[in-house]
Amino acid sequence: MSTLTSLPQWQALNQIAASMKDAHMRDWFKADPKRAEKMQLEACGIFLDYSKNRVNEHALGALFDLARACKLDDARDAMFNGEQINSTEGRAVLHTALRNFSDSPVMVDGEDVMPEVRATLDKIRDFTALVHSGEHKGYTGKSVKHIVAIGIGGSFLGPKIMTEALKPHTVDTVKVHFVANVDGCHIHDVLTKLDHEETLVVMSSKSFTTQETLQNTLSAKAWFLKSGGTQEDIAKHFVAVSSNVKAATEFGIAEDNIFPMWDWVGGRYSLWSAIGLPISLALGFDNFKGLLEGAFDMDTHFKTAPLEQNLPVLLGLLGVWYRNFFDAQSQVLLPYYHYLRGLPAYVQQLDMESNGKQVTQGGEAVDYATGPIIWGSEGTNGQHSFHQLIHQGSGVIPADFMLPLNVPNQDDTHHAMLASNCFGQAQALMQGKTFDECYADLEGKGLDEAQRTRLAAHKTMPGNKPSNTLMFDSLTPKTLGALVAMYEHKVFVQGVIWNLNSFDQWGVELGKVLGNQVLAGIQGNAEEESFDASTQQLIARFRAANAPK
Ligand SMILES: O=P(O)(O)OC[C@H]1O[C@H](O)[C@H](O)[C@@H](O)[C@@H]1O
Repeated sequence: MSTLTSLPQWQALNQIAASMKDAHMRDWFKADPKRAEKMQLEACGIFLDYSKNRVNEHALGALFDLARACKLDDARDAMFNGEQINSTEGRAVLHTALRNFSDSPVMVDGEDVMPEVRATLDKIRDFTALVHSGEHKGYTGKSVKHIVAIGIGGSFLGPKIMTEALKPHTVDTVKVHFVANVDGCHIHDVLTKLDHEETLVVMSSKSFTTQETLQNTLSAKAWFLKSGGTQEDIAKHFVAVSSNVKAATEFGIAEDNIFPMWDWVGGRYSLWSAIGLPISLALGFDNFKGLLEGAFDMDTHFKTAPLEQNLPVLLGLLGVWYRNFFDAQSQVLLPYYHYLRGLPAYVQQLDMESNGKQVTQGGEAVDYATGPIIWGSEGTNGQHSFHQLIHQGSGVIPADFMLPLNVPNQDDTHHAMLASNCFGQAQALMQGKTFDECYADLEGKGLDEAQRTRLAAHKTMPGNKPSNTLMFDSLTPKTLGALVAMYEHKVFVQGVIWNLNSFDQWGVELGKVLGNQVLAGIQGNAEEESFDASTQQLIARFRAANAPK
């Protein structure tokens, strides 16, 4: 047994979970009219109703005991204090420094990183102002109208999804286009619509080694040169964000055009760094800063609120409860707000890349489940497709519903309908519909006893399906920053309980290495025999289809 599963607090949770397997939430709501009032929390503009969870005070108390036994407080302080908690890469984890609006220094290897962080924010502010005012001109004297933001993974999802979520705040002077995939269709589709004289390319790659981003930038450069620009004109049209300044300058980006970031910022935690430059260009610097301020508020809440009133702690522990004691394989995110539709994909990278791990910090195999599958999409669309499985499928899929109380440019009927669907789904998941209720509904429908019984069984909704409902006044930059930081810290909490390194991602490496070897095979630069028979066959078919005609 691992240290975690042998903890008395873990075993207590096992027993509590077993004792409440048959308990139904609808009975709890009937028995305690104050349940909803008691099980709510509000912080940083986010209201959480967690009453529709399969927990009582006893279970919650045991979960907080587990957090204490796993020394969550110490782990949290170690992160904020810049200790090298990313132990496999020997790095501190300090995305929180990027949004530190306090006067406190943040030390890495004995040096305060805050002056550099502030200088980079100033550089983002000034560059954004130059572009928006039209003072930053292309090589023919035209101002910038289009930004092509190239990056992938954390250098794409954060900027794209935050920009999309804050669409009502978009500036009208420039339009930002995001390109991630190495699939040439995407960059081709974007570039063909643009005038190179009015286009600025922002290339974002922390490592400056990512194949997709390098290739897309090369293609953008080739397009620029083919359209009439020269090598000397590149400096006016290409900027980069990277922690690898050497590689960026070698690639041809002028040193002045490089926005720095640091190895203590993980890719999936980097939107708060200069990786967020496209957000600032799309929405204005003040809105980008608003995101950071909201995240800072959530950091302060996470650091100071008691465990029992701490949003990320509570959400993280509920996740552990379902993953480890109810065998929940996945967690669904359901934003009921069109502009926030990208959030499930954002949290998917954040959570699955952080906690998709199979060994503990010490390198021992875990004997308990770790990170769940994260998925979801905007409501109400999912109600007409995958919600069926959440309602009547055989497993438990905890859901996070999200709803802004106010939305821009919408008439009241649409918004009321949206809200009613959100609340109605959470209610249906919780209460379900019993066999007897379904059987009674079928009275007088001309069915015999056997038909009625059979049909009632199909219509029965078990209910007892857990969900959280998160609401906020309206999705401002600050609220969004707080919401995203809340999920970051939730993932952190779970990583601490599971004793994982949530900050490396070795699992993506092998695919990258093999992908490059296969590319050599496809391009005829590698021995066929060096590949397994299946890969050989796939390469051969590809080469045959692409042979010169
Ligand atoms: O910013 P880059 O160095 O180009 O990395 C982009 C992305 O690629 C990697 O494969 C990682 O899995 C991601 O965490 C990272 O965000």
